[in-house]
Amino acid sequence: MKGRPLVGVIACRRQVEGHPAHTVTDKYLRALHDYGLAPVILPVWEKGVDTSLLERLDGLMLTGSHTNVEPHRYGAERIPENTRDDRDRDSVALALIPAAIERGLPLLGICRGFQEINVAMGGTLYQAVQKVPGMLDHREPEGDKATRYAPAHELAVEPGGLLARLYDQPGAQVNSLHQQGIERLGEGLRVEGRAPDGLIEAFSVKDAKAFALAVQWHPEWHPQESPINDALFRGFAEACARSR
Ligand SMILES: N[C@@H](CCC(=O)NCCCC(=O)O)C(=O)O
Repeated sequence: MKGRPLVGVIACRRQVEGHPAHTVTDKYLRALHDYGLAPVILPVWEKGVDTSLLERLDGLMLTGSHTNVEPHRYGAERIPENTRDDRDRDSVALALIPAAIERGLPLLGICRGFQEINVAMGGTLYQAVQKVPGMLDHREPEGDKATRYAPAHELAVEPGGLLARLYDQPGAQVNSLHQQGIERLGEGLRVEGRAPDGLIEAFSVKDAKAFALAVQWHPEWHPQESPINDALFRGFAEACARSR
């Protein structure tokens, strides 16, 4: 019996009780489990990553994080509002992304993971969307977790794309916990959804060999309670099962 498809989940580099650690918050892992997948945490070491490990996976998830892709990765100068880095995570993510796409490994990017894929494909980021004239403030609200991950704005689903095939409605309400956002979309990416201010909040990889979708919001927060997030995880899980 084969068991569940194995999905690599990139970690964040943290200090836990004074020790270097590789962490993933439970909601990402639980969402994968609840959709029939087996998560495997991928450490992020300064020495980088051997991308051949992707041959042993059936999918790859790039999680969110309060840290940001370092601005030099997309040719920008850091602004004062951009204060939290995770360069080990940057190194590993930016190595795994092109290798996963080339290999046709099902790929799901969430929030920071969405931004990482954009940068890996040559795109750029706003470091503080709220400072861009005409744009909304997309930052995490104050309050308990239910408040922070509550729906925050409408998402307009672009017709004719992967997200529209997964979720057959023109829009949805999504949460918003990010200060950064897409300034210039990377090469070979297709817009799949936008916020009311026009900010790109979902994209897919054009002509991808398998499922390759990334979103700015957090679908892993109680996905079964939101039709668009349920559809997204079902699609990813089905793609991982086919990838075996
Ligand atoms: N730091 C980036 C990305 C925001 C992000 O991933 N937030 C995650 C919050 C914690 C979690 O739910 O994992 C930005 O600010 O744009």
